Amino acid sequence: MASGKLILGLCNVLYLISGGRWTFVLVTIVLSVLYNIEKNKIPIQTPQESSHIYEVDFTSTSFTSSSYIPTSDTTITKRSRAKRSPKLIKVKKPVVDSQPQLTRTLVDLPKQAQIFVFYTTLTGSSHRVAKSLVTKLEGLGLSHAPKLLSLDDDVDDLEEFFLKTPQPEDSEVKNVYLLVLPSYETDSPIDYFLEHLQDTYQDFRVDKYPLRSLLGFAVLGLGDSESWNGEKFCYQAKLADKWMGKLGARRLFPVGTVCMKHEGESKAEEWIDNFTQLLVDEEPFYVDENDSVDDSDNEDSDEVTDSETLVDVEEMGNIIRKSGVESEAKQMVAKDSPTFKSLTKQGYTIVGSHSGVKICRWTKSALRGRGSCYKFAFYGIKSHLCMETTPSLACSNKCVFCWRHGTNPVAKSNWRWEVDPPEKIFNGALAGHYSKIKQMRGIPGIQMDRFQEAFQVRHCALSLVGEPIFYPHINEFIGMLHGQHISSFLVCNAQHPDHLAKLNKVTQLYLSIDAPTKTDLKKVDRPLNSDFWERLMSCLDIIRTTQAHQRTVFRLTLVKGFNMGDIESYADMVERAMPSQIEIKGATFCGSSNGNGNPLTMQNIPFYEECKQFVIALNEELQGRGLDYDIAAEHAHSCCILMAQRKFQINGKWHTHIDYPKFFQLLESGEDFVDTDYIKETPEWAVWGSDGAGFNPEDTKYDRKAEKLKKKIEREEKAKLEIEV
Ligand SMILES: Cc1cc2nc3c(=O)[nH]c(=O)nc-3n(C[C@H](O)[C@H](O)[C@H](O)COP(=O)(O)O)c2cc1C
Ligand code: SF4
Repeated sequence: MASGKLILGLCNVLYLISGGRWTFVLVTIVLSVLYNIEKNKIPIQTPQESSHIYEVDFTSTSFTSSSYIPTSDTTITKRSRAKRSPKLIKVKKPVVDSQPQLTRTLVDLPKQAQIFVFYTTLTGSSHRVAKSLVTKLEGLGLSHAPKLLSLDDDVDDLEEFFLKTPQPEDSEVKNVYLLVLPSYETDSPIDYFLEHLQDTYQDFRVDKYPLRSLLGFAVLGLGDSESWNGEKFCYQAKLADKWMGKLGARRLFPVGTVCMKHEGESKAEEWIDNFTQLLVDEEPFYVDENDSVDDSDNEDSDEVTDSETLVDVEEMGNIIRKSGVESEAKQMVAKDSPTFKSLTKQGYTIVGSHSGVKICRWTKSALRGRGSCYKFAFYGIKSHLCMETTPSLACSNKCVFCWRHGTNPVAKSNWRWEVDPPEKIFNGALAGHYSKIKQMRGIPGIQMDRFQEAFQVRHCALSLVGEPIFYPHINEFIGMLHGQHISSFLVCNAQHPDHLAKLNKVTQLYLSIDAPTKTDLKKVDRPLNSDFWERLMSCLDIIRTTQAHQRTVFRLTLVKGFNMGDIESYADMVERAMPSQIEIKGATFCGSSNGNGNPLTMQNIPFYEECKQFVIALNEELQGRGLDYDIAAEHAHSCCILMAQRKFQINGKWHTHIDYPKFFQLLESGEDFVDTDYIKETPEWAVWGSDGAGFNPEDTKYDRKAEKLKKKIEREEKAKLEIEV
């Protein structure tokens, strides 16, 4: 009787605490246990007696129940998180009652190894050491020549090497990875690489030990033990070594740590000599097929993959903020970092730790009365009133036409740096911009009235470098611009649909469309996200739906040999998103391919005539599909042409210019409004096919370059005729 009441009471308690979810199962278990106790079928164990819970190695891939013995050393730990969370049963590593049967494989390394030497560098020493390693390996007469690859420039998708691994044609051949890595306390591309290894390890969707297929790996770290001694010395090489091991790769050689300040390259050579000796050593080299998983430290052994413990990403952000971990994040561009030096050398003013501002050449040109950029012709923006800035110097692409390879901070989709408040960026950007304007007062030809006007910025081009939409407080920042009646042109790379969907009203919203197909986009943008195409497609849909109220623009940057074919696929994208306008611009040449990872040469820069032909073909394709677009304006000097929906043509006149006061009036009214609610007529000289080809006649008289431009157009007309003949 007493036990019957006890059973009922327990059932009630269980029902209440479980919310009914597991009631059926639990009640059944409790009932049967209590029943069996009553019947004395199961003895209740005292702590001294041995437990029937078995030790289980959750990481083992060769689990056989017979090889495990019971243990009494099992502890049950309650998790401290509030809410319902599963109990964690901590167990010791398995005690195996017999020696494991290891498969030992004799490997002829010189014949069977395909060696990849990966490196990343900011100031060049890792590249030098990696080259020297390759030279040494080449001298060994290996059957397969070693391959030298920069993780930043040659490896577009880390997953291809550090998740899938390349498949050699000969099945006897296996890959060996050698990594030459410097360490940087400041943010650098190595962080991104390490993050990838760690993410892969923690990604429950992929094989936990994907690098098991490698024959082996070794890491050589370069650092500076004088300034970064102790744990910080070569810490990123050590981390790479750790994560490679955890991903299942076999360590062929201990991680090398070389102080480049004191020991220099001779110590690196010593490591290289020792390592290469191993490859040609007469001693047989054994690979233990079963001994591939590095669980040398147990900091990750508390992994719980139960879905109840998974935390929503946003919630995670809150947890991190609350726990203060965010303050431990690195600065994106710290003052002592090579990226900071590189950017400031090129005229950027770094604002806070992740934003930048720069005076563009058109602002200088306009101050001297020598003409504004194409945005004056298309939208009425005076270049001397325009500030070019970005609140995020980091990006999730490595576009071929970007000059910053090697030093640019990168991240896939999560912001992993310290965050500056929007006021700091806003005030800092204006201060930086005005300071640069002031410095121009002595330049011959500066017009006094324009110089004075320039201290009242009216437009902000959020497009400098990096990805502005990535900044977590982008909406607040835009609000500050609008508060001062500064219009906002925001360019995003179509890789962050979540951020795009949440974006507030801007004056003009751009989506970079860098290629028409998945394969081409991969070649041109070299995106970090493997689902880059799906991201782009989502962005197109957002432009058509959630952000349809915005004045939207597709920006196409044409690069010969990369993205100038397949007009139909471009038209598919236009049809999917139906942007208000389409800007087509020939790429500009920004440096040689030497050193900065930019593979473009002058051969890839299209002539204006080629851009025109592209636009005419696209226009025909769109109109052929019944889409209401036409060619509206041009700016030959910038090699730029504007297409627009025909709703911007009123009484036969194009209205691609923006009525800025009207925009702010509508914004402040709080009412809903759309792209055509704040338009103005396009001036005659900017309209497609006009004599000026987008050059303001008022500026022409000051502009020596107008003559050059005229000649350029004449030359191209001549070239066109020759092509046609
Ligand atoms: C801003 C900065 C931060 C650095 N941080 C570290 C560090 O945390 N640990 C370390 O061992 N070396 C550090 N170093 C030293 C570099 O790792 C070392 O100079 C290395 O040789 C650079 O390689 P690289 O020329 O291939 O970029 C740092 C150097 C700089 C300039
Ligand atoms: S829109 Fe761009 S190119 Fe034109 S003035 Fe502004 S920053 Fe310079």
